[in-house]
Amino acid sequence: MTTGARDGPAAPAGGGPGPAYDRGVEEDIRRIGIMGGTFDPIHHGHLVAASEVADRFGLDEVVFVPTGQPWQKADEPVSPAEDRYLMTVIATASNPRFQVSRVDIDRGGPTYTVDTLRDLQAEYGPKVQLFFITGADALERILSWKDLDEIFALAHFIGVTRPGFELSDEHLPADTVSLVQVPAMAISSTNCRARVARGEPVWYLVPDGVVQYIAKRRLYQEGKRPESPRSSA
Ligand SMILES: Nc1ncnc2c1ncn2[C@@H]1O[C@H](COP(=O)(O)OP(=O)(O)OP(=O)(O)O)[C@@H](O)[C@H]1O
Ligand SMILES: O=C(O)c1ccc[n+]([C@@H]2O[C@H](COP(=O)([O-])O)[C@@H](O)[C@H]2O)c1
Repeated sequence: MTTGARDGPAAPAGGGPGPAYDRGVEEDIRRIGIMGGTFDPIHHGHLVAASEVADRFGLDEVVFVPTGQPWQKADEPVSPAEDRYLMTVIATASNPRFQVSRVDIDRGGPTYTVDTLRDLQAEYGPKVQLFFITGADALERILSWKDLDEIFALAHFIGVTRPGFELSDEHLPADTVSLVQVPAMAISSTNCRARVARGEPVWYLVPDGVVQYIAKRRLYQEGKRPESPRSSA
């Protein structure tokens, strides 16, 4: 299957949450979406995906969780965590249902989603249901993630469409993942960084405040690696 919500009890029906997530059954259970990412920088593809899933699944909030050290990007230069965290705060500030968590940054070491989910479950307590939102490219590689069985026990996964990638759950156990079509945003952080390095605009690919933050901190400019904003403050 490549697009849309799949059949079965975990699928969101039409514009609302599916039968497995019927609010009438679990009135006091808060439904928390988690959008993990390197966010280097955060862009409108991330924000549209989170907004769309929040609407389709009736989520009470979506927590954006910038990675500490994304171990599968260990060969690539990644901007300081504080810059990525601050851009995520700026990008989400106007939406009262969007939050940002520092759990992955503050834990230190390589970031594993199993730790993210454990920490957020502990923080929010037992009366929550966690939904981890992931793009088609990340879902493709999910079998390589640490402690997969525990991850699937801690959260329901929601895979979203992304231009250039096929959205499929054929490699995954039944009822662990829902597939959702979101408005196509052919934007990647890689492309945003490349555009800035070439002196091209990223207006309207990322929120205005993020454009200004990138300029202020001189991120992504060829040959210049910024120090952490805390250490340089
Ligand atoms: N345009 C998009 N549409 C849908 N999902 C997206 C989009 N961009 C990123 N995602 C998803 O958001 C999550 C975090 O992505 P990430 O921060 O790595 O951004 P990215 O654009 O893929 O970055 P990079 O180009 O540096 O790899 C991942 O699950 C990814 O699949
Ligand atoms: O748990 C893992 O082993 C794991 C491996 C790769 C990626 N992830 C998570 O997937 C999310 C997207 O990661 P990335 O590298 O595409 O920005 C982010 O929350 C990562 O922590 C998690």
